[in-house]
Amino acid sequence: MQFPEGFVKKYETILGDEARAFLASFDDEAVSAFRINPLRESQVSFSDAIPNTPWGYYGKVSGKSQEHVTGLVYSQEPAAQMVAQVAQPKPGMKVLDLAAAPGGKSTQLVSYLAGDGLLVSNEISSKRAKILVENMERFGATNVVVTNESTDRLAKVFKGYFDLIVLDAPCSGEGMFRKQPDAMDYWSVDYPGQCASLQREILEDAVNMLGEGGRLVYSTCTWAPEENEEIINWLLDTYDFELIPIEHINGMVPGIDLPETARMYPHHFKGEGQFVAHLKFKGQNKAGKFKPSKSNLSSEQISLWQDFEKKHLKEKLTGVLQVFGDQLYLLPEVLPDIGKLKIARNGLHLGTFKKKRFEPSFALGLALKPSQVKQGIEIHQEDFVKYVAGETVQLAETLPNGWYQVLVGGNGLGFAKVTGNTLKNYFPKGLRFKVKN
Ligand SMILES: C[S@@+](CC[C@H](N)C(=O)[O-])C[C@H]1O[C@@H](n2cnc3c(N)ncnc32)[C@H](O)[C@@H]1O
Repeated sequence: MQFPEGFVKKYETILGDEARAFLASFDDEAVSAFRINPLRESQVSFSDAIPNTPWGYYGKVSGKSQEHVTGLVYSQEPAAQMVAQVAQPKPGMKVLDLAAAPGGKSTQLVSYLAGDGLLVSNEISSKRAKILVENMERFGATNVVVTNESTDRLAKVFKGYFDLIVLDAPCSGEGMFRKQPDAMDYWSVDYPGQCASLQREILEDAVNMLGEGGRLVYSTCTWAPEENEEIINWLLDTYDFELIPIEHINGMVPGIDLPETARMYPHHFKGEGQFVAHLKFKGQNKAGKFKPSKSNLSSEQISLWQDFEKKHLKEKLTGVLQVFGDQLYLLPEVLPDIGKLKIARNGLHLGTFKKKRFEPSFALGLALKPSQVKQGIEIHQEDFVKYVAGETVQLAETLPNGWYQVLVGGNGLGFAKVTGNTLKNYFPKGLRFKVKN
């Protein structure tokens, strides 16, 4: 591999005798892996588990497979999986993923929250925020709000609010060189220092949003000390934090002069590059005033939703119902009013009010467990291929007309209408694809 000028020298200085093994590791293939989604009712057994992880496996899953399309798996290389594993929120917590797209850490954080509590998943780029929404929906996340904000605007609304903040910071990306060699085009000797200034700015906002006793998990996918240990030392010097030691599993090594933090190098750890630090906030932030979110449905909309709920769901969904135009959303109950923020996903999209009727969304049919829904239709691989390509599916029998949850491998893939023995196609146009035989 042809490294940028200055990179080899830098790591020879940092790693000494180990530099040769480190640089040689770039000739090996990048390590592929995925996580299973523990919130899916129907599971598949995979082999080659990543040791010491609850949900990680080595290997590749096709983006066109049933497992991917129904959100049973999320592709993520092993080192990146360590960040949310260090954070490990408990159900009920209020969590912020401050730089979240495309959603690797966020999907793992909601796996820990298990539908209880709140994840605010934020992404500054609107293009990337759309991808984040798509990934959170596919994963079936219910208690997640996706914001598309700068961190300073977010900090004005969420002062002293969160129990846990994860900042997977924009960085010089050295740890991605093997997977995406074009990441090297941006690199120069000065680049890590420039990234560090941005990281400090973002962290100032992050600190403002921590509640009493809150935790901060800081990570990068680079080995540059300027963006890692130097940032953590700056945090410790500037604010009232203490480091929580990270257990060095699977070949992680201690950070430079900060043994509580963790570095992942490909010649020690089977994965790409990563740095993680775990901190507890001992300072105090005056919490902002939080008004609860309010429902804004008309009585007609309430009864249309309740009719749908009674007819199709086995249990009532909890949360705050809100409409935006004709779109109905379910917000997590703990979420305060965040009306001033740019929102990319206002909680779980339940569906659309159309003249005197309610049509359930694709996201709802992905999020609900089949055991929560009264009627579902399982389709097998041959019909799955037709369905994701946008075709209707002929059923073996005639069923009562109405909405059914489409089931693939025992997990939901949206809702669709049946008329007679035809399952109409409700797979979103923008997501359709063809599977080659
Ligand atoms: C390392 S990536 C996040 C990856 C993500 N956490 C995941 O696991 O899928 C860093 C993110 O920071 C965002 N970003 C860039 N500049 C930013 C800024 N000034 N403030 C906040 N986020 C920024 C990028 O758009 C990018 O999505």
